[in-house]
Amino acid sequence: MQLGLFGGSFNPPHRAHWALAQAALAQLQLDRLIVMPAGQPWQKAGQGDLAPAAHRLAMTQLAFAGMDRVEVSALEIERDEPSATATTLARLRVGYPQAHWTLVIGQDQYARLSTWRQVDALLASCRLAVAARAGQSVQADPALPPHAVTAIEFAEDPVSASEIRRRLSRGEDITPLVGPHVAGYIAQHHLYGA
Ligand SMILES: Nc1ncnc2c1ncn2[C@@H]1O[C@H](COP(=O)(O)OP(=O)(O)OP(=O)(O)O)[C@@H](O)[C@H]1O
Ligand SMILES: O=C(O)c1ccc[n+]([C@@H]2O[C@H](COP(=O)([O-])O)[C@@H](O)[C@H]2O)c1
Repeated sequence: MQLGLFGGSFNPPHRAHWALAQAALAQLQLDRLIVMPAGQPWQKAGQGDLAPAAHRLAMTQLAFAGMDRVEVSALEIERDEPSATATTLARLRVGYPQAHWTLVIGQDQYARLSTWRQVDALLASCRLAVAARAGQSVQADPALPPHAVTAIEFAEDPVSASEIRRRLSRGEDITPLVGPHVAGYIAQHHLYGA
């Protein structure tokens, strides 16, 4: 079985997350893609505008609702600890001991992968699939040991969650960037100053 893991703060989830998941499913022969909202994204600690985990989980479920072969997991959100992908993958592997795993990430995270926790263990337990991100072509972090990597063909989209939060704080409509369901959720719960 081929399984994918796609993690993010999803603060909020947006159209590039959705497109990246679709591209990964189409190109990587995955039986299933597990979408994992980060419980405590430790590298973003102190950022200040991180919505509560329960809201990010709810928005992620709305964003990926109806996407075939996708499962949104609450595994990281249910643990009261800083989220580390190596630990998450080790826990997931217990449930799927025979599966081959692919970690799906954007170039901004690939460029700094050596800063992640237990990166050697992570690289030993999965292959990487990386999407270019607005102006950044797929290029390895030079500090990483040799590893298996596949480039995901992806129509670059400069959208980011931080830009969406900025727009919301200025009272702008973000529906085209997140879709009507997530936009409605943000408005209903007055997230990000909306
Ligand atoms: N526009 C994009 N193009 C390609 N990959 C993306 C894009 N936006 C996010 N990703 C990837 O999706 C994953 C989750 O991203 P995340 O939830 O941090 O969103 P973000 O838009 O990068 O957020 P922020 O702007 O708050 O840093 C990461 O691997 C990131 O590289
Ligand atoms: O494992 C780590 O140490 C680690 C460090 C930084 C980011 N990550 C993961 O990378 C994914 C994207 O993170 P972010 O901060 O760009 O939203 C998300 O699943 C994070 O948990 C993981």
